[in-house]
Amino acid sequence: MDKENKATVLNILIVDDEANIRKTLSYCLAAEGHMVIAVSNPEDAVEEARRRSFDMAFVDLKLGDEDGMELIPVLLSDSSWIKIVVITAHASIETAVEAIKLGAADYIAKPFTPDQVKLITRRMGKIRELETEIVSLRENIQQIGPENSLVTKNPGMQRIIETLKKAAVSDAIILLQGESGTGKSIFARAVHNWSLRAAKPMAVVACPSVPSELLESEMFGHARGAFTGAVRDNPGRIAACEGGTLLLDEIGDMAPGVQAKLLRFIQDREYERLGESILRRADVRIIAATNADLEKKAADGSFREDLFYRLNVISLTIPPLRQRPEDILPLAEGFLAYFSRVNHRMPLSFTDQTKESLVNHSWPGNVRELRNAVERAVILGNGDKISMNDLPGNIIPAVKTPAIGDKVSLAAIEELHIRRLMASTSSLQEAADILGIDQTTLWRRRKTYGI
Ligand SMILES: Nc1ncnc2c1ncn2[C@@H]1O[C@H](COP(=O)(O)OP(=O)(O)OP(=O)(O)O)[C@@H](O)[C@H]1O
Repeated sequence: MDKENKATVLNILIVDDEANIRKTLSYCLAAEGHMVIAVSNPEDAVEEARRRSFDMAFVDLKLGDEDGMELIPVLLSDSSWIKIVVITAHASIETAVEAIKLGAADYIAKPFTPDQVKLITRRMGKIRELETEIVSLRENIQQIGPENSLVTKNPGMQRIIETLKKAAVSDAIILLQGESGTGKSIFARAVHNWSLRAAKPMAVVACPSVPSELLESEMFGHARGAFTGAVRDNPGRIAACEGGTLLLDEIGDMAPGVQAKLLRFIQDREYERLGESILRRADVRIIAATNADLEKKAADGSFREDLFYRLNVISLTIPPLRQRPEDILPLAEGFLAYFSRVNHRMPLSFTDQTKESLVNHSWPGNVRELRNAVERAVILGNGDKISMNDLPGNIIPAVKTPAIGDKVSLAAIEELHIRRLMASTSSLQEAADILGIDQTTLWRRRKTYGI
């Protein structure tokens, strides 16, 4: 089946008191690859809807003595995204209109054919797909900026990217550690995009930016009246990214109460909204990021040890920019091209001295600092070259580089030679070959000079 005609796999709830209809509908929908749960009464329907996240529901309006119409607002208040198709025995326009006024998406009249069911389900699937895409695009809009460059010449970074690509296709939790500004959220997004969940939404919850009660409500949702100001139900980010990925940024700062709830969610995939005691389930992949030493925090008791072990399945540390100097210029050139474009400037370039100073700077704020420095230079600079005057004052002009025969130590010449060579070669092996040494010796020299 080509991509256009391929039906989105949906979680579908069937509510009908007639066993025959439940069986036929289940058979027809399962044959299309959907996940189906069928129940015979409103009580079981509510119970199921609270335990799982459904994309769509077929609801019979006559459920024995009970009225399926009353189920519509209840299902919608739990899952505002659910597409409800009501089943009416005799196609009556009045009841269909009433159901749609209550929020149903469509109706189907008994007796119906499998083709009618397939058609309506595909249409609902398309709408769910578009809605999911909108959520993802909204998240992406906040990220709009220079193209993220995941191309790196640094062997350590190359290994990290390889590991992330392999891990992406599993559902394993990934813990990204590293100094602030190293690009942890960029890598988390890349993992989501490489994963089988890429078509589902990704959400980000920044743990330190909100107080503990709000963080709990943001993640797990709340019931109306759960706290002052909770004027309506909120399904929470976990429910909103069902089937997708949730990035928990700065997890080291998460309050202990929220840590306990997260641990339970990781273990059982179950959670409760704030101010409610209904157990809910969700299928969400967790990526956690932190610039704190989580192991140390777990050891000194400021982070739950059991949660740390749960998170520490695939743990990677993104190296600071100063430990991957070969990436500085390619990243800077990428930012320069982007900011020249968005600021309507002619294509700009760096002077040789600027390039050298960029490579020599220690970048305590990592890629974020580099990006900000280049943006500032593009806005403030004149002419078609970015000079030292356009860079922030803490970036020291590179001193005149030593030349062969100058009164300098051999080490100074060696360090400079290795740095330059590494910036212009595409692999460690190539650099080692040109230098006429093996990779281990090159590694030792890099360690000595902090390259
Ligand atoms: N490989 C990259 N390519 C392009 N931009 C990058 C790259 N890595 C990081 N950046 C940019 O650097 C900035 C910081 O990145 P990001 O927010 O991912 O870092 P972080 O490690 O999550 O930081 P923090 O710990 O402060 O949340 C962002 O503006 C991001 O766009």
